[in-house]
Amino acid sequence: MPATDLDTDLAAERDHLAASRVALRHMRERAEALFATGDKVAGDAYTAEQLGRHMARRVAELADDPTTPLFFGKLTFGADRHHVGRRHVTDEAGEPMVLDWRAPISRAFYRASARDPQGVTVRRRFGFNAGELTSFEDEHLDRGEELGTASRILTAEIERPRVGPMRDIVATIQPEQDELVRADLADSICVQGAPGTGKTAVGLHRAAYLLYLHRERLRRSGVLIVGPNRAFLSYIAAVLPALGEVEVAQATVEDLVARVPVRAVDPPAAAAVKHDPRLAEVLRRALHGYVRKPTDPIMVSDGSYRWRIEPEALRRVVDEARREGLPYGTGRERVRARVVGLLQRQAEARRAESPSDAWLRRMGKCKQVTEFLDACWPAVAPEGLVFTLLSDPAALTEAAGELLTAEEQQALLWAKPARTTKATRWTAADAILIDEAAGLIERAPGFGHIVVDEAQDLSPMQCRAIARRSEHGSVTLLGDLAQGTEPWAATDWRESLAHLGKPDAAVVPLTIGFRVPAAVVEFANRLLPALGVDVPAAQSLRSDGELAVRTVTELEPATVAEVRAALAHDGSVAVIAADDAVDRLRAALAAAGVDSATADDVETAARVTVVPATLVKGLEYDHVIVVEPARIVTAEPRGLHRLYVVLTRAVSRLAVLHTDPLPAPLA
Ligand SMILES: Nc1ncnc2c1ncn2[C@@H]1O[C@H](COP(=O)(O)OP(=O)(O)OP(=O)(O)O)[C@@H](O)[C@H]1O
Repeated sequence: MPATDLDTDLAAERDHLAASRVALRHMRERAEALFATGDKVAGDAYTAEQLGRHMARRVAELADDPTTPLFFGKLTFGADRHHVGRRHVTDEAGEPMVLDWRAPISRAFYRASARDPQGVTVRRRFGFNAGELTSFEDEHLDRGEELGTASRILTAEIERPRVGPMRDIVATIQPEQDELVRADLADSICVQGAPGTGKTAVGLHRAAYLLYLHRERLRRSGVLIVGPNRAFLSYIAAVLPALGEVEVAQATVEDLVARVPVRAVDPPAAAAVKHDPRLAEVLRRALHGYVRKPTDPIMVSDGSYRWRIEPEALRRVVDEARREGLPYGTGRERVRARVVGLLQRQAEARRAESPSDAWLRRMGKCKQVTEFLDACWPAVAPEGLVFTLLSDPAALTEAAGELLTAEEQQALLWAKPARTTKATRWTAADAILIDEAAGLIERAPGFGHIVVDEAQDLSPMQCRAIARRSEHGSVTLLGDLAQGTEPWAATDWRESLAHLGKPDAAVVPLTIGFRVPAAVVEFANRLLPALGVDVPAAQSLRSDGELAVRTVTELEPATVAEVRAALAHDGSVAVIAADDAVDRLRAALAAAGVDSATADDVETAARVTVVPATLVKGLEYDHVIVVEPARIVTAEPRGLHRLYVVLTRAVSRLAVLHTDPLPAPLA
């Protein structure tokens, strides 16, 4: 195309961008005006509140961020042209100016190829700089032109120096990623991908896509993102709002099961047993052990009448409720209702009329019926159930019998139990057990869809906690078996999926690496044979990047010098070290006048972050300085896996500083 045509085209696209921004502003103004008058229009307080919430969300969705482009692509289908962007923008007449990337037509932007153009004659991608449209790149699919991963705009996006929190990838979602993003709501999927293959990005975009397609249904049931820790959740927090989705819940598994405060830490042997799926059965047996065979009749005096239910009839009621397999608490209410039913029948036979509702309620609550229930189907609190098992050897053996060995039972028992459940210092694993118990007693409402990131680290019992919340919904499981650092980390996705209640979900690999440069990947991959997992190798899209491995005499001064050198480049800098070395390194940087932040402070102005190795999962930094890898490895049982995570955080440059010899697989 001659330069002048290019210029005219660029000018026309800029005009369209400016007009779209104006149109979006008008959409927002209309929404705000409606928001302001909403309470006057709505009939009652409830409707007004609903409408108010809806409008507030609508206004928030229509916010325009001047630094992110409103559209990033254009599809030409013969004479038809559509700009593709983060959300729909329509003009005053309701004509589309920008199509939402999730709309069915937009799909071709991600999937069309020279071999299968899907009606697209030209696909155009736009280059932006600080919200300014600066360039574009055309593929004439009708003439067999296709850039694929050679796209200059894709390369620039991938190689862009990283700063601050994670950003969306709508402009450059790749076909293999798009297939996962747009999978049906009913489909549960498990994505196995090496570091930096875009698993987190895919999960977040999938959440946004599902919300777009099933807005009403998912607004009622909810969409939940589960991540490994607070630092990770704050790192990803801005992505969904940037895609116009402001109502997605984010939590760690610990948040989900936070029925009791966690104030203690388990010894490894106790934690290992508590995370074992056999504990689910132990809890179930312990709970149903509370149900007793009725031996005494119920006798109720009611004015001039006396009612009597024989033990035999009561036994039938209890047995029947047992067989129904209801949650324990529901079972108790079922027994109560049936006992009242038996009383009602006697009353009807004797008085030849149906007793009133008030009578039925009175019978249900009367002392004799309650005493019978308390003896034969007592109310049980989840904390109480777990407390008894962990403090009473006889109760534990009765429930765990042949399921747990004597040593395992010993590991579970408290040396010195607290006097009450309230005074107990619970651990994180106890909270999971209490949640399991609560799930046995009462079914809680679940989510329509749950995205679980870093899922390789979930124990079977944690998977079950998520399964309880997605019984009628679907899940997207994201992870990398090579990055499993917990003692109970998954080694086979099929097992995790079974514990999640989705045994038939497809396991799909992602293999193109967008983060880590090839030289760094190659270095980190030396660890893979020692990690004991079978995962497909990834191929880095990045041939740039730098790797430096330096033997130094003193770690702190060497780190300060390395940080200073890194600050000469654009982008974020992270110093990653074994957890117990972090304070010293921060102090050394501070003494040298270098400002540094902590990992959960994503809004910080400091360009340097000092991160303990155990907190860096899922995060990325432009320039990573790893201090003393041998100490990271010896700090924990799965230290080599941890080191693999640590070495794969770098976007542009990785420096490794060590005084001790490198861990064997790296040397
Ligand atoms: N299609 C894409 N276009 C541009 N950038 C992408 C694309 N896919 C992923 N990325 C970028 O690659 C980086 C890594 O992505 P992400 O964090 O989702 O990977 P991950 O597989 O979850 O990694 P980890 O296993 O380390 O948690 C991010 O900066 C992300 O924005």
